Amino acid sequence: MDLIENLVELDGVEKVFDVRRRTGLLRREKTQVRAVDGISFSVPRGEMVGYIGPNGAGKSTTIKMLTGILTPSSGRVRVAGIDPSRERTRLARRIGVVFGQRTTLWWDLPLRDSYRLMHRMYRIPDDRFKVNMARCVEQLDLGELLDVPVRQLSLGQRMRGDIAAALLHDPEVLYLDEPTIGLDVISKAKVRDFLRDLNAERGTTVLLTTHDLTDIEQLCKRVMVIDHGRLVYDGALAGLHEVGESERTLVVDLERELPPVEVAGARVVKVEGPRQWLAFPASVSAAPLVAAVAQRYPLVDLSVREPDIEAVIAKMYADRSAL
Ligand SMILES: Nc1ncnc2c1ncn2[C@@H]1O[C@H](COP(=O)(O)OP(=O)(O)OP(=O)(O)O)[C@@H](O)[C@H]1O
Repeated sequence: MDLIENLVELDGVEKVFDVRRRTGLLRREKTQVRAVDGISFSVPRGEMVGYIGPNGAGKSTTIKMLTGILTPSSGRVRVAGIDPSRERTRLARRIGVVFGQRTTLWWDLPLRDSYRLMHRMYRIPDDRFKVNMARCVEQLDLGELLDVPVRQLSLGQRMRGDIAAALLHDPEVLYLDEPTIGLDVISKAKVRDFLRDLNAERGTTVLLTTHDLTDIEQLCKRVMVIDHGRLVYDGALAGLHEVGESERTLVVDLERELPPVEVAGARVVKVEGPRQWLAFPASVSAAPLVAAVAQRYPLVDLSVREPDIEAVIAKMYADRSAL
């Protein structure tokens, strides 16, 4: 039994790319892009962590260093105790990778044949292969798809096929890069349920990159936010609201159309007939505000809306770039 507690460890990791930019008809200038700029974090065995950030933040570069595709410019990376860029093949047996935008399956082959090839490539023991295949086929609903060439599968079907392919060799760590991108609501729910069960039953450690914050809300207690190559947040999803200084909304239905409500601690952000939307800081209680509105206005109904996590993150980014 392996006793390594942190399955994924990064310490002061940087990745700098040399790029040549065209600056004139014949002139090119050499510049550097600091895609990852001194990142440190660790993920204990069995955790499911969200790794999010805006486009170009450095998420894919991080994942590529964790798989050994890219070598860090400086710093230290360890996955299951292995230095990924030095021992990429040995590491490949212990990790699974799913890139939502790319498939690891053979385009012209039926799913079943892709899985057979992986069985051989990873030298998966026959009994493990059988058990894992049966489990994936059942839980990811692949039964009817096994004999269909990959090119004929829908995006959602292909994604389920890819997730199965990444798990046939019992990886301890699974990296998922946009696993629900472009999927319909039902396929998304299937993928999320499967990942939740995988983590609960097998204790598979999962690092999840996504633009769909519902993925994070439903699957990850911990979330890391990367921006301009730096880790700007690492903690509970709920805590992001505080960092982003987000607002909640009190929606009030008045008896009739009235000018914007005036109460201390809130401001009207929208009016539609007798309905008004009042924004107030998420960190304060709604009760005094509700009392103040009820006392001074003819109130019919009200509700409080929680901040949209997407808006919180957008605000966080905006605040940072204003610094
Ligand atoms: N091979 C490369 N050569 C030069 N620059 C690169 C290379 N790969 C990535 N970059 C740059 O590094 C930065 C981080 O890119 P990365 O793909 O890691 O971001 P990301 O967070 O995954 O973005 P997205 O959400 O759009 O996939 C970007 O500025 C990108 O242009």
